Amino acid sequence: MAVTTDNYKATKPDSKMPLIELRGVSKSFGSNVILDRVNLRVEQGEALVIIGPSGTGKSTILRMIAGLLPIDEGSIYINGQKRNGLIEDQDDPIGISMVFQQAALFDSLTVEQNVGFSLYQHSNLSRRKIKDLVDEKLEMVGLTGTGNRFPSELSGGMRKRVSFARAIMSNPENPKSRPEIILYDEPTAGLDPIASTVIEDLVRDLQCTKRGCGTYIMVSHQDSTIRRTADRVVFLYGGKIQWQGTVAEIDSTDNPLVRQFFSASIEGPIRVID
Ligand SMILES: Nc1ncnc2c1ncn2[C@@H]1O[C@H](COP(=O)(O)OP(=O)(O)OP(=O)(O)O)[C@@H](O)[C@H]1O
Repeated sequence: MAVTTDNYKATKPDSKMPLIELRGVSKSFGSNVILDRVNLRVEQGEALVIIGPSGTGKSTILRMIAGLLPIDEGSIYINGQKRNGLIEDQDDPIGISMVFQQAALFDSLTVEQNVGFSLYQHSNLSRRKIKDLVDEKLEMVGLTGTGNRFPSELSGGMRKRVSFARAIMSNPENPKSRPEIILYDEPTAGLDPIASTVIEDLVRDLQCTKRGCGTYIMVSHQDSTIRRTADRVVFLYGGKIQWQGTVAEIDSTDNPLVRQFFSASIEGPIRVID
């Protein structure tokens, strides 16, 4: 990797380097300013949950970190390396996986073909080897024996778990493809409380197992998901990070935005959009 003047390691040799850093990131859609000079650091091993009212730009942040959406202003550093443009323009120094709100599976492919998709497309691994890797990932998400089924034959929670298995898939011959951070966009949206608990437990399990991924950023609206999966919570509103704290601090903070959000009240500083 070429070291340039944009390289964070070169400019801040003594500071602990975050895995992901947004510095002064802004994003507008037309005249609609969504993010206004947002700063955010995500440390190795952190479980960060971004919360805030609908339409405040939470998914936009994930898509920019994944390199799927260009930023207007500011910089994104991935493990100290500045990303220029989109992921297709430049390889990131670490693997980043994204789990989309809708599981985004190919309906015409089996579970095995979905989970192994990138390896079938982009690796020289044998079918046997890919199948073994798929089976290992399916076991990790509690879906052993489902490889031959189609997404339409699974429940919403199971489809979500298939998308988790796909997110943690990597090519053992290319260590850089192993995800070091997973971005989860509302992983429990639309699931019943019990299916949500299964997903929340799985998110934490994957963080703790060596074969999983130690760092994640999640967007969620679900109270239980926020409380059970966050080490740190950031509250986004009006284009800015307005508050951040631990799960315990959610209930002790005086921040009126956080209080209104968690009490689900229509009275307060958050503008209610009918
Ligand atoms: N590609 C796009 N083109 C135009 N507007 C967009 C685009 N993507 C997002 N937006 C707008 O940007 C705003 C932020 O969207 P985003 O999906 O990031 O919000 P969010 O906080 O994740 O919302 P929710 O909680 O409802 O999922 C919304 O007003 C949305 O309509």
